[in-house]
Amino acid sequence: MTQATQTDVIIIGAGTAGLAALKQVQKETDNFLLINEGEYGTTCARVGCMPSKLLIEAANAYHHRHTFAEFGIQHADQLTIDIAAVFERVRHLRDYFVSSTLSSIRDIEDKVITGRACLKGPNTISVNDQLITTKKIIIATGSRPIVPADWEQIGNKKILTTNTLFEQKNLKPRMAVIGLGAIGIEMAQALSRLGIKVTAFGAESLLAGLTDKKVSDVLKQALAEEFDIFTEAKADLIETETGVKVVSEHNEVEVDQVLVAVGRRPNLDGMGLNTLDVSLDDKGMPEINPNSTQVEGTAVFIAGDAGANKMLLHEVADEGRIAGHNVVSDGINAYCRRTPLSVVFSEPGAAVVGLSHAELEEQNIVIGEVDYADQGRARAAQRNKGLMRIYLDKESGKLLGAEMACPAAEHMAHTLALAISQELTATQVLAMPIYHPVLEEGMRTALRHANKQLQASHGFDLSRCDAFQAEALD
Ligand SMILES: Cc1cc2nc3c(=O)[nH]c(=O)nc-3n(C[C@H](O)[C@H](O)[C@H](O)COP(=O)(O)OP(=O)(O)OC[C@H]3O[C@@H](n4cnc5c(N)ncnc54)[C@H](O)[C@@H]3O)c2cc1C
Ligand SMILES: NC(=O)c1ccc[n+]([C@@H]2O[C@H](COP(=O)([O-])OP(=O)(O)OC[C@H]3O[C@@H](n4cnc5c(N)ncnc54)[C@H](O)[C@@H]3O)[C@@H](O)[C@H]2O)c1
Repeated sequence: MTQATQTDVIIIGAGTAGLAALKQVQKETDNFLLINEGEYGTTCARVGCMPSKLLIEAANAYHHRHTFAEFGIQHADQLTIDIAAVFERVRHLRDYFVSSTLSSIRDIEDKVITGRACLKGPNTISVNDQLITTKKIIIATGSRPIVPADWEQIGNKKILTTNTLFEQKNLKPRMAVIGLGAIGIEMAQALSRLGIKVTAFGAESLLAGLTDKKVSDVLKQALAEEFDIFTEAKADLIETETGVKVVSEHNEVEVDQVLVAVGRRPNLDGMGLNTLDVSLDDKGMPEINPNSTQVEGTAVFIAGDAGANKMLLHEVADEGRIAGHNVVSDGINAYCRRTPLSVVFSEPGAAVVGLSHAELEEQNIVIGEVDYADQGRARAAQRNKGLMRIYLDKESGKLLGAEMACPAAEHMAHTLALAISQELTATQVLAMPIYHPVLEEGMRTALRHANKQLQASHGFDLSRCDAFQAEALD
């Protein structure tokens, strides 16, 4: 171990959280170091949000040929897909997104260390046999896919995760997807739409992070039209000569490859958190203040997936900024977190905004809903599948939350997030113009349905003008 050097701030991890922190730190000091192990380019751009969305776009484009005949477009059955070319495009654009994340560290190469860092005490870290002391530390080391040890032994030709999926040159014809959270749902549908025979297993009854069973069931029904999907089916894997047998309590299937999407684990093992004078829970996690990202009472801040709060890009970036701001401030600042919002990019899309159904179960709410089966614009586009449920406070009529599995969920969830963050009532949201014919007309139906159930009357969307004034016409 070489002699300790001294710096003001060390950021461990050059992912989205670490780079967001870096931007804040750079505004105040040059006396920092950024340490990263392994590949640069962020999980989001390399193996996460971006390549997954690239695959989904290709899969959806090909899948929509099934709507062509009804539109009057002929010979859709003659279209074919070149999986190798699909993955080629995924990697090509992925590389472009990765390169754009590298620009932020290009100018600070003398402050970047490549290596695995770990804590050696409250203000000391070690990396590449070097000890560095520092005033403040940000741990932004991300997370990695969970793969049970006996599944891992089957080998990476048959067992894939999102770390390896996008590197495939081609895919085998039969694939199982294990886990029906965001990753499992997005990838199972995309792989199925690319022409792979997919069988998907989820241990729980609910899908895609939804907590409202009515909404989740509608999503399940829509997905079941495309591939085999088993819920309440905790799966185990047994290797066979030709592939892998997937076994759950009531189902069994043999496949060529398995995509494991059973969750992600924070990269905090071996990080040396036990050298801090704080208690750790049974998963080895310290208590992290979500508003400051500080490990209470220490000079250590944990941001992004590493903190296992919400593994969502906008939350991760916020945490990086909060941590970055705090390590260069005199005191510790606590910041409000944004209205919760999560979106799963399936068709129909799934979203939870504000408080979830599960969080509101005990509260005094009314629920307004709309079924998209008969919604005008959705029918025109052959996208008429889905359900939106909006939760209002029964007394005030304020929007508290919503869950949906419906067309354009990603957009409607944003509109509702704005309304919730502004503490608007359904009547106030209904005062905005809603064009015709648009998918938002469905959202309006759900809001009106909720309003009708309120104790106080909120019957009419239009506000009354003041007394008629002639100058208004001039
Ligand atoms: C397939 C997939 C799809 C996703 N899609 C979406 C989406 O559509 N929308 C959304 O909001 N979110 C999505 N996410 C989640 C989002 O990508 C992550 O929440 C986010 O990328 C995490 O960023 P981070 O900075 O915490 O970690 P990372 O970007 O993983 O950065 C951590 C860095 O720390 C390094 N590191 C680890 N240990 C050490 C160590 N000991 N010393 C030094 N360096 C270390 C790592 O190598 C890495 O470079 C998706 C995730 C996946 C996997
Ligand atoms: N669109 C998005 O925003 C997006 C997309 C992808 C990933 N992500 C983020 O990445 C994180 C990880 O996603 P994820 O889907 O891997 O994790 P997850 O924890 O959300 O879901 C994993 C699921 O696997 C199930 N499971 C565990 N063991 C099982 C078994 N043996 N058999 C069957 N099911 C089993 C669990 O019950 C759970 O429902 C999420 O927190 C999510 O926020 C977000």
